[in-house]
Amino acid sequence: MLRSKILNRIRLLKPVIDRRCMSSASKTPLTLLEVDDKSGIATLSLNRPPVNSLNIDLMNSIIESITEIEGNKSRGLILTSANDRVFCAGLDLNELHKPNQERLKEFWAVFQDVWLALHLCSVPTAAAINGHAPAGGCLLATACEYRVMLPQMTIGLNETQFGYMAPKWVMLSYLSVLPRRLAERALTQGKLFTTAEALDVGLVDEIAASKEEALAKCSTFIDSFSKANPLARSLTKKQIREPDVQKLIADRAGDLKECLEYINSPLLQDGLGAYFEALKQKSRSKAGKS
Ligand SMILES: CCCC/C=C/CC(=O)SCCNC(=O)CCNC(=O)[C@H](O)C(C)(C)COP(=O)(O)OP(=O)(O)OC[C@H]1O[C@@H](n2cnc3c(N)ncnc32)[C@H](O)[C@@H]1OP(=O)(O)O
Repeated sequence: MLRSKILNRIRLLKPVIDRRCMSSASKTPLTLLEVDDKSGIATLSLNRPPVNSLNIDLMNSIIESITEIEGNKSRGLILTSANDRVFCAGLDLNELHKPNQERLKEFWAVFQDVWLALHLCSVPTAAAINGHAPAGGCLLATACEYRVMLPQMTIGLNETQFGYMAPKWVMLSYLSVLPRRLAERALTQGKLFTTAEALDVGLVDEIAASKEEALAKCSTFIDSFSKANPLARSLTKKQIREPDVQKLIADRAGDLKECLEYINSPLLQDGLGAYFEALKQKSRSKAGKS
């Protein structure tokens, strides 16, 4: 008993570098979790090269990290990227293009789970957006309570640009940070906002000149709750977010069915194939391989 208390105490005091869900190819950790021993704030870094695209393993690793942060009494969570150009490129297109049907079902369920875990995280959450954050990357950031972004990056739910309609609950994340009229226009245009535009419309809360500054600003936001009772704060957050969350929870199976039909439709698969090929071609040209 005493031993486990001491071990828990050591765990709380020492910075934790956690290595779970490894990338199967390289055996590198897909997320890095570090708890600052002085501030008690946990920093969760996405670490799936080249662009932190969300596959099943990365999303599971995020969920496990959130569960751990809630369990180890961290005072807050900062979500960021280990990559200095890309925060998160959104869903892994390899999971969506010509998918294995059983895997696609699991993938979509984990995608729902990661949004729920982040959206309902009991501690204060902030995103230090140190790179581009299109589509699912923007979704992760908007599920957090506060956003600080580096200059000359882009962020937005740009799904319509590559032929997708964002699911209803994904749209709700946008509606929680943008006025309805603006959200509707941005969603239908598939607009990617530059950092300056995102600040202007309120999609992000602050701009920082460097990652260190972004992390510091996120910490300041988390510190702003120091006088609030943590349980009362967390219950208040859950209460405010409840209606959005219920819209997904009440019909997870319906959302899954709708999205699978949509993803499997030949029109969407053709559009996605062309989009993905163009992306790969751009990458090859950049590397001088074409
Ligand atoms: C019901 C339907 C569901 C609707 C919901 C959809 C939500 C989504 O999130 S769908 C995913 C949408 N994401 C995107 O459209 C982002 C596409 N990527 C980019 O715009 C850029 O890659 C970037 C701005 C994020 C980064 O640019 P950068 O120049 O640094 O890197 P690249 O050379 O473009 O890419 C490097 C490498 O990564 C591959 N890649 C990029 N994005 C994805 C992705 N989302 N999934 C899988 N792979 C991706 C890209 O092909 C390059 O790989 P190769 O070098 O092997 O070709």
